[in-house]
Amino acid sequence: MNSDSPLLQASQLRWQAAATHIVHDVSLHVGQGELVGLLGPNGSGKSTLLRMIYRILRPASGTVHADGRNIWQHGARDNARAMAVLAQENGSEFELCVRDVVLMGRTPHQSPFARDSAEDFRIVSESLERVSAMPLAERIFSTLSGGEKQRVLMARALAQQAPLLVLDEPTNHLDVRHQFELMNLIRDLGLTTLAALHELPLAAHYCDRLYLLKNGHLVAQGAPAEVLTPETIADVYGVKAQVRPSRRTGKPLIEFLPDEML
Ligand SMILES: Nc1ncnc2c1ncn2[C@@H]1O[C@H](COP(=O)(O)OP(=O)(O)OP(=O)(O)O)[C@@H](O)[C@H]1O
Repeated sequence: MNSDSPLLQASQLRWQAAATHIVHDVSLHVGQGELVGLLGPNGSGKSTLLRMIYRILRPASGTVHADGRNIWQHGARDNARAMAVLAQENGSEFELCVRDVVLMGRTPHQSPFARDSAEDFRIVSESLERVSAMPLAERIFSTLSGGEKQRVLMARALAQQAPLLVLDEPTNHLDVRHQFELMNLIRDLGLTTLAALHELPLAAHYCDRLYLLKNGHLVAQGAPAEVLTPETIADVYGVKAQVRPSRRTGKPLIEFLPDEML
């Protein structure tokens, strides 16, 4: 792959359910090392778009290239080496212990019927440490709280050691400290990341660039200060807000005005 080309390139993706268009010709890219946020209100099409990107939903039209390769011309295992996913439907059915859930992240690197190696176990432990979930290692996954599950699934994605991370609401269920810890981790990993986020302040602080969806259409894209304006927040979310640059970081600080609903 040309080192200038984006690690993820989604072009003109469209998806419809029956006669209803859910995602309309959306294109996005994520360059090497970028942390890119996908924003939009409930039902705007974020998960549907991400499912096309991580090869669960076949688009009605459009293409997805990860690491320079068309994802539909390669098998799931090949794609799993290029892209690790933390999805919204997080398999609360797992009756496995946490260590084994994270070990599942190693599958794309193992040959069929191979036993887990010492290296696999080392990577699993390291991944659990990184999300502060080592004390949970022997617990049954289904008995964890929502936030604990989210951290363990993040550890599984890390154990996959793919260059590209696709995260659907990774901060879902996390308290404010764990939200910051996870976003700090994602930023500090230096991986290439596309993350659907609901918390606009987190997106403003952490993301290099943002894409904003409304009713399945891309309505804004660019740096956080370009996308998160009072006008776009009012238009897309129907909420009044004031935005000013932080004196400390220069990044947009958003003050919502919930008593002045539009
Ligand atoms: N298989 C389907 N059949 C019919 N409608 C669907 C299907 N999948 C998604 N939708 C609809 O498409 C729209 C977009 O859903 P999607 O889950 O992509 O939104 P989202 O932006 O991720 O929402 P949220 O923030 O609430 O998770 C919703 O109105 C949803 O009901």
